Amino acid sequence: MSGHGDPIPMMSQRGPALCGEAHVPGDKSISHRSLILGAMAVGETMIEGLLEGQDVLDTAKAMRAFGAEVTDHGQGRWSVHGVGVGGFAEPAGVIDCGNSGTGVRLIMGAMATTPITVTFTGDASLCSRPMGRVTDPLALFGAKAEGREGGRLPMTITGAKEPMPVRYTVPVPSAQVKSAVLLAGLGAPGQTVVIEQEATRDHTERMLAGFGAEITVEESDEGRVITLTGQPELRPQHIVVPRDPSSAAFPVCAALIAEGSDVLVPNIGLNPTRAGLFETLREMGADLTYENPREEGGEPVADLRAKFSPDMKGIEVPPARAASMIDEYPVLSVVAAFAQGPTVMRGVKELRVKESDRIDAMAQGLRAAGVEVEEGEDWWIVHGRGHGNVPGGATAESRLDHRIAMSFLVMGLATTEPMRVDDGGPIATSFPVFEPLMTGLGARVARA
Ligand SMILES: O=C(O)C1=C[C@@H](OP(=O)(O)O)[C@@H](O)[C@H](O)C1
Ligand SMILES: C=C(OP(=O)(O)O)C(=O)O
Repeated sequence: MSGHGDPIPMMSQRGPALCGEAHVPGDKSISHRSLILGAMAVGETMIEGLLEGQDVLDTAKAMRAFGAEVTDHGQGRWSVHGVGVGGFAEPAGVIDCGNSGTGVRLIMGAMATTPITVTFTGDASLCSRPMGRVTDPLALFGAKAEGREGGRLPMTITGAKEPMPVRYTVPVPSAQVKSAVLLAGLGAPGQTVVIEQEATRDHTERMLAGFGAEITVEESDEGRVITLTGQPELRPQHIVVPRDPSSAAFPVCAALIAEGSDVLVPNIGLNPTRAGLFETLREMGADLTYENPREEGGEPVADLRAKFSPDMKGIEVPPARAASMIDEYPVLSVVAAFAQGPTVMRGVKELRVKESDRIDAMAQGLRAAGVEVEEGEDWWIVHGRGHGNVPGGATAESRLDHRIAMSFLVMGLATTEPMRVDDGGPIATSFPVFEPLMTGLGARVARA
């Protein structure tokens, strides 16, 4: 089982207004998919702006273990020489996906219709997350999985020798499950159909079309019906990875709560399946604008300008929006603490099976910092105290969860007393330049 080395305690405190430009790294979801689909194409895919976070580096390493040639050309430029659909070789060792749910679940899908046997593992966080949601549909293709009780890693999967195409309705709103089934469908003859009742991020569908697969999406009474024709020859692509809205969330939210701030976060992908946080913040009264809106590589993109917003109000976040901001609830709960009145978040059970139980991790840290939080299995309410009234002065546990660590460090920029996190190490999984980027804006964030 992999680990993260020694804990890196960190702290943050109030200081000068944040100002300047925050150039956040490439999108994590799109970076994983670029490497995996690049490895399944025939020929050389070029990727620009790849996120060089640990999660994505672990996926790059895995693609090499399956026989693809993956080369780092420096400054975010990478190439992948793919082996074609069905061309994965059996890796010599265990595939260690570290902290990454996206990495392990998508790779399981990508190998499940090739007759090879692969053992997967990860860190303590990943080994506690449910994998049955992926191995159940992969079994319908003919893949066999053996793991720990409850469908946990480490787990060994033997891919189907004669895969069957599948029709599958995803039982939880999960882009990882949807994507695993679609990637497995690439190796099966005929049409694989995936139905999702709630729309989740659609990067896999968009990218499969870009690589030349035959894929259609229809809205029906059942939900979004995605039909993929298997066994295509995928054509290599030139991919420019947009900047990650989930990383942009941190400097944006910091600027909203830190007195006097005015921060520009340029070139952020605003795919509607990802942009729910920004919509929510605007409904709360945040001074957040989209400048220079445009299309790039088929995706809506804008420069986000966030200014200090002392008069935000708590709102009820529409549950239908949950999938489009699922990774942003931790940092939203921090902003909610500085708003007036309650922010109600419902339909968010999935937060309990991320890198940590994110409702519990945030509720405990917020309470320790003087903020009242109520919670149930699939909902929570943060009772905002208003700007200038949030005590802080607590040490929060990051629980091997990058988003928890970054959220509490953002919080400390506006609490009366500093905030500390016991381990900032996990931040490197998704946002390795978080600390210099934030200090570059003037934020007092440091190793403690
Ligand atoms: O497909 C993806 O790239 C992701 C899907 C989401 O997970 P679920 O599919 O578990 O909702 C999200 O939380 C994760 O950070 C990235
Ligand atoms: C949930 C996340 O990632 P993953 O599921 O890939 O570990 C995340 O980045 O917030």
